[in-house]
Amino acid sequence: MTDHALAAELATEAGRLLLAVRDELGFADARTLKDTGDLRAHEYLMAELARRCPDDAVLSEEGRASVAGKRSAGSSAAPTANTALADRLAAPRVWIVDPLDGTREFSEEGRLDWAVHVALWTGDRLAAGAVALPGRGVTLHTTPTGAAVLPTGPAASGWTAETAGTGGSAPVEAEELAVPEPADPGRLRIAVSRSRPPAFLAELAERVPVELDLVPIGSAGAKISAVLLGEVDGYVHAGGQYEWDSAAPAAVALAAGAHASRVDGSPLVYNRADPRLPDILVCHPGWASTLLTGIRELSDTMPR
Ligand SMILES: Nc1ncnc2c1ncn2[C@@H]1O[C@H](COP(=O)(O)O)[C@@H](OP(=O)(O)O)[C@H]1O
Ligand SMILES: [Mg+2]
Repeated sequence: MTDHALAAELATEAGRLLLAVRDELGFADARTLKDTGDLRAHEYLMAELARRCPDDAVLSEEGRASVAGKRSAGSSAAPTANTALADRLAAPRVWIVDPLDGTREFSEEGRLDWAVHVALWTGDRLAAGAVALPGRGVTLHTTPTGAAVLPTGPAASGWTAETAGTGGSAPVEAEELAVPEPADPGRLRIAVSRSRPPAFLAELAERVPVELDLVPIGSAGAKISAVLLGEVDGYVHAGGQYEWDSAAPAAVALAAGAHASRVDGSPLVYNRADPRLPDILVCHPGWASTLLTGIRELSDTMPR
C-alpha cells in the first residue's frame, strides 16, 4: 500500500470512529463528546501507525505532553505519547496528524465542518496527505503521481472490507481535484475561522481591488477542502495554529495545484521543534500575489 492510500484509509477510518462516537454519546455534553472524539481518533491513528509504519515518527495534536491528563469516556488510559522530540527531529519520515480538526463543530449537532488530517512529512516536503470529511462522507487525498483526488461512486464514503488492505489501489473511481478559478473574478469568497477570524481581513478588504466575502467555516481541513471543491475561493488565517491543523490539507491543496504558503508568502515548513505554525494562505495561484501584496501592506497590524 502506498503512503497516499494509507493516509486516506487511516483518515477515513478515524472519521468513521468519530461518527460512531457522535452516535454513542449524543450532543448533550459537548465537553465529553469533544474529548472522547479527540482521544478515540488519536488512539486509533497511533495504534495503526505504530503497527503499519513502526519506524516512522508521529506528531499528533493529542499526543503532546500537555494533554497527558485528558481521558475519553469509559477509559482510564492517558493518551499515547508522540515520538520524543529529538527522535522526531532526526526522523526521515514523520506523520503529522490531527485526529479531529474542528473539535467545536464536531460537538454541534448537524454540522459537517470537521475533519481528520493525516500527513507525511519527509524532511523537506509534504509527501502524502489525506483529509477526511466524515460528515460529508468523503476523503480528499494525494496520489503517487503527485495529484490530488476525491473518490467518487458508490463506495466513496470509505474503505470497504473488499478494498481495505488489498494492495493500495484506490477503492473507487477517483475524480482528480484541481483548484478551480474563482467563479466571479470581481468577488472572492474567503473562508475564515468561525471563532477566531483574523481582524485584519476587514482592512485587507479595503486594500484589494476585488470584493472579499468572508465565509465562516469550522476546521482548517474543512476550509481548505472548501477551496479545492470550489465552494470558496481562498482561506486566510493568522494569529495562531499548529502544524497538525494545516499539514494534511496543505499537502492535498498543493497537489491540487493551489497556492499554499504562510501569509508572508514563505513556504509552509513542518516538523520543527516548536509545532506552532500560526498563519496560512490557500487560494488559486492566480490570486496569490493580489492577496499577498494586500497582506504585506498590512503587516504592521498583523498578529504575530
Ligand atoms: N488562534 C489560534 N490559536 C491556536 N489554534 C487555533 C487558533 N485559531 C484556530 N486554531 C486551530 O485551528 C483549527 C481550525 O480552527 P477554526 O475552526 O477556528 O478555523 C482548530 O483546531 P482543532 O479543532 O483541532 O483544535 C483550532 O484549534
Ligand atoms: Mg486542528
